[in-house]
Amino acid sequence: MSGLMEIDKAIRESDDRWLKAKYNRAIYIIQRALALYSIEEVAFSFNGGKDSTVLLHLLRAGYFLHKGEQNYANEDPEDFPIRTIYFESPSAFPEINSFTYDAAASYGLQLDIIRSDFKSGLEALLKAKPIRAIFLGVRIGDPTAVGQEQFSPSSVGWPPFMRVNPILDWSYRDVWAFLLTCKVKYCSLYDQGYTSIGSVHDTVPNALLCIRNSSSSKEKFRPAYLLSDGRLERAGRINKFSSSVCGKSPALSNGVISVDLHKNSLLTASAIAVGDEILLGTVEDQLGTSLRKKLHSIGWLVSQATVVRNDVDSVAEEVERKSSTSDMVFIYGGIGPLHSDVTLAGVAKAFAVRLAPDEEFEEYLRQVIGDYCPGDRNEMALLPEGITELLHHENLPVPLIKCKNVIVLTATNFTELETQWDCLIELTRSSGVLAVMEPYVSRSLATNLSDVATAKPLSKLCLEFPDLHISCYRKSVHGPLVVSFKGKDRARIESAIEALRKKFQPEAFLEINSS
Ligand SMILES: Cc1cc2nc3c(=O)[nH]c(=O)nc-3n(C[C@H](O)[C@H](O)[C@H](O)COP(=O)(O)O)c2cc1C
Ligand SMILES: Nc1ncnc2c1ncn2[C@@H]1O[C@H](COP(=O)(O)OP(=O)(O)OP(=O)(O)O)[C@@H](O)[C@H]1O
Ligand SMILES: [Mg+2]
Repeated sequence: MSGLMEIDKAIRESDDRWLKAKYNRAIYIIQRALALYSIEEVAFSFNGGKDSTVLLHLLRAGYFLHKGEQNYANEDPEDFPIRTIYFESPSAFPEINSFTYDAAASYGLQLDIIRSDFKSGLEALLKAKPIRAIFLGVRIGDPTAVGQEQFSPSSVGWPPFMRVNPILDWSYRDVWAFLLTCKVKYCSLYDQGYTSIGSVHDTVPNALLCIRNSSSSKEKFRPAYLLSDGRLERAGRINKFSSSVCGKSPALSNGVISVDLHKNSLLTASAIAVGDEILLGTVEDQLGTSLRKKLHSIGWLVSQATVVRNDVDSVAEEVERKSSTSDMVFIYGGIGPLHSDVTLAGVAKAFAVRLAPDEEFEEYLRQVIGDYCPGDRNEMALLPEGITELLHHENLPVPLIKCKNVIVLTATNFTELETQWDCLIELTRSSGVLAVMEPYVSRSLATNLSDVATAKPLSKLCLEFPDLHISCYRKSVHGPLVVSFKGKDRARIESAIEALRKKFQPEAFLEINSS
């Protein structure tokens, strides 16, 4: 049997449903690319890394299947005519270099070695050869994947070609499941604890795979495939992309407000409830009231609270508006796997990014809801790409989601909100998610005077104390009128109350409660 067939056979015989689905999708992309471009017009960018090793074998299988469809006769079954390009750098690991050369020899790759940088190398290559599409082993989660699709034209400023990313949606787990199921060779560094490989200057073994051995001073590492959390794949990359469990990329610090106790500055929050049932009046928005009280208790001004429909565009429009006018937006409702759960899609749309699978989040969901999910991926683990930060707390079974200055609360009742809020406040102390501000002071007075008698003096009072919130309301038409004063400066509130009393009989206003 042809070596090219073995990959396809190994996957078809495996009982890994998820891997099969990923494989089929990748093969589909490869076959469509080969149908679109002639074999001289495509190239494979290979660097000996695990992702490009997966792609090598997928391309071999995909090419074999494509050739079968084309009914080519009398061709060497081991023939692999796709031009393969390797950008060799002096700072590459020798193990990577030798694996790349060995793989080229074993699989009959026509290797073009390019020793200049990516851009000028590609410019020269595209001048010399009729290449129009290049296969890459880029995966979502890689810093360079943001905004890319399976077929993405090269960026502005780069020579024009199509980037074809057949394994864009593969996770760390999928990569290792494939390499181990197909029993193919991979670079030896991955057996020494390296989980993602850059240059010798920025790559070390992944500390999470370290085997502590007190009897020997030499550190040993487990193989890369034993890293159970794909989220920590880049923990061995030093400078640029070093990532921790909490922060995924430097851009994620957007919208984080410092922990300092802001004395006099004003921070505003908006709350968005997502739910047709709230708009229809069938369900009460209990969370809204409680959330606003909580925000108020930490000195935030809630500038707006809205309810929107379970509709991507309605959510997106509201999030876009509120995130640009408030310091922080809280959104709740519409989270989950149901057709009406569109909140995250709306948040993604508001920031013009797509929803992408998040391995870290998926792992948490798996621990809570188990492995069961009807499709080949957990739709609930799709999060806005490149802008999502997961907020972890030991009391939360699943972390909270923060996208720029939008916090997505998954609470559905009062008790759950209490828990999530307490965690947010604790996180504030450790990592500054929300700023705790000088709290508001509030005092309320009641009077039996009529509205007509109080209206003018009260509106004058508001002009005299523009820094305070002075509000009036009645619990019933004939009951007393309540005047409430809110502000951050107790002395100012006292002056305002004194000024109010001076305008009427001293006993006309009685204090009812204060905080
Ligand atoms: C074949 C190929 C095509 C690339 N096309 C683009 C591109 O269109 N736009 C771009 O910004 N970078 C492009 N890059 C560069 C990569 O996005 C990225 O900068 C590089 O792989 C990062 O490698 P590093 O981690 O070693 O810096 C390309 C790289 C290769 C190998
Ligand atoms: N020096 C290079 N020469 C050719 N292609 C490259 C080079 N560097 C990156 N690429 C392309 O970019 C893809 C993504 O690189 P990336 O480093 O994320 O993955 P990898 O090297 O295959 O695996 P790992 O994540 O373990 O390092 C590669 O699969 C390859 O297609
Ligand atoms: Mg690499």
